[in-house]
Amino acid sequence: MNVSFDKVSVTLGGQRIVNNVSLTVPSGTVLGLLGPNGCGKSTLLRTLYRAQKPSSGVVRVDGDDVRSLGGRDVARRIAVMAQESTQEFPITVREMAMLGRVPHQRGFGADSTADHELIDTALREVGAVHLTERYFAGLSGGEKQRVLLARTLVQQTPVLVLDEPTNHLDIAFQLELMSLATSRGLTVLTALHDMNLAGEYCQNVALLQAGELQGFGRPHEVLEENVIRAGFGVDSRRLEHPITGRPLVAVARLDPQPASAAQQQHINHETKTVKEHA
Ligand SMILES: Nc1ncnc2c1ncn2[C@@H]1O[C@H](COP(=O)(O)OP(=O)(O)OP(=O)(O)O)[C@@H](O)[C@H]1O
Repeated sequence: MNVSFDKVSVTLGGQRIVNNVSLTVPSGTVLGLLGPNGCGKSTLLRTLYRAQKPSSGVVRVDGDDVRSLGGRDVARRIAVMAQESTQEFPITVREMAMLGRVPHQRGFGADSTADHELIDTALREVGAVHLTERYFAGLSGGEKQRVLLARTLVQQTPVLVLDEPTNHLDIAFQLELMSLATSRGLTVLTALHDMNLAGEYCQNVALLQAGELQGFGRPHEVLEENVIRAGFGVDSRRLEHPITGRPLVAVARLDPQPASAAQQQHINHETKTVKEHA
């Protein structure tokens, strides 16, 4: 199911937060949304799942304007793992995961055996089966992230929105989560801060800056040193990952002084060495 943003703008508190963004995420592909803090990534994603109304422009899922869809229809098409969960009700992990099944249940429909089997499978996949009977509110940040991912998976939607999904996660589970989320043939839109995760798992990346789209395309096309310098104010070198061959961005604080000839020679030597080992 493809997703498109057509000239989408959002104004909040008199400020233009998202400015005239147009892009398409083809069905079954993964889009990484990159950009500095406060550049509008979450706000743009929120327009997709109808948590934020665009001031102008249209967001479409499978060609339908999301504003024209009913709540249940949106929830059957789009599952969301948002940045913060302030769920403090005393509900267990199983109950939290079961919320993902609500869009598929009728009225006050009881949870079916099939629902429970889906939840058991998802909790096992995200490595949270041992937490099933614990209260959600008492989990660590990383444990909560795992359960929230399980909830989005059991929702069984063709579109997945992940807003900085790797927050709190240890390095192994960051990779595991990205693999779990991106290997199912779903259309995935994910806000990320880690350019290397984006390079590894996303077919396309979009770079936002102050609400405007500064770049959109394949990771190796967008993650250029000059683009990263303009977007984040950091210096970087683009390498090739020695194991996966995907683009690898090595960043350094922008040096106010241009590198001396000796430093530049050292940088060139290091870059060459890494490439030779690739
Ligand atoms: N209701 C609001 N009124 C005014 N400004 C808002 C409102 N909601 C968000 N903003 C501002 O909009 C800007 C974009 O916020 P958003 O959460 O979309 O950024 P982001 O790129 O996801 O940031 P981060 O990487 O820090 O999560 C921020 O400056 C934020 O303070």
